[in-house]
Amino acid sequence: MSNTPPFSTVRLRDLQLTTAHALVAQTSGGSHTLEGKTPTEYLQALIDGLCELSLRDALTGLPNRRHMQAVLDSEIDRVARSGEAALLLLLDIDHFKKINDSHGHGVGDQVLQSIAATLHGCLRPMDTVARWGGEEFAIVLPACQVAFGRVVAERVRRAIEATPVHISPGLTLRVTISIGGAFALQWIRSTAQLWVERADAELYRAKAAGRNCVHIEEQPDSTVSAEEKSMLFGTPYTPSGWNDLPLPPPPPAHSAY
Ligand SMILES: Nc1nc2c(ncn2[C@@H]2O[C@H](COP(=O)(O)OP(=O)(O)OP(=O)(O)O)[C@@H](O)[C@H]2O)c(=O)[nH]1
Repeated sequence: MSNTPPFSTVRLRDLQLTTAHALVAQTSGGSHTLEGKTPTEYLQALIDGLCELSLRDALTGLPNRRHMQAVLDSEIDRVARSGEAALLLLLDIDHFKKINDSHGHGVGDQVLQSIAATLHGCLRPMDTVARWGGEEFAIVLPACQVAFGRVVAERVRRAIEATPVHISPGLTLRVTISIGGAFALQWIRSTAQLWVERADAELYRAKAAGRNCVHIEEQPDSTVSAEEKSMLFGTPYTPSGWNDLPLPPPPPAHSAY
């Protein structure tokens, strides 16, 4: 019977630097030089590296779904507070199974990498593009005016359509994507999950409409009066401005005292 202790995962939050240092030294037979760093620096770099890895998709190098989930949570919060527009796009490669079936999984992987690079290249630095899973990608565009949502999504769709994927000297593939999009609801507390569901419903419509097209949800009327905004965020509302606190009543002109 083996004496090996049962496998247990390490919770990064509970990792003590001294314990981790001992483990690193033990694993390397005590000969590890720590690359000129102190044990604390070395382990901090190691932990940073692990955290970075846990947020990236290994195949495409893009942020992964876990990373995107955090972006969605913070963005929906920002939109609810600021009333600024933000667009979520969900993208799905059309007939991707056929590519895998006809050319093999390795070629399918190359297509995913090529699409990731094209997407990365056609967005602003403030936008986040992630591999959402399988043959799906997600893009969050903060500060994207409603009037420009469709234009941006169309630009992304056309960039993919116009970029041939060179697999080998004798094989070049052309791929298309379908895109569904939804804006975060302004001045309304909602959840990232509902936001994703709304974009996903539009993606479904794009597929049903024949693929290689864009469907963006009509903006629901979420017009909120200034007074309602002040009730939502607890900021006293005055007609002259957000931060003008109501003045106290003036003292009586001729006080009896
Ligand atoms: N090569 C490769 N294929 C993947 C990966 N993840 C998911 N897939 C494949 O993606 C394909 C998705 O197929 P479907 O869901 O039928 O979608 P589709 O063929 O793109 O059809 P539509 O979306 O309806 O246009 C399946 O064949 C999966 O095996 C991956 O990481 N690499």
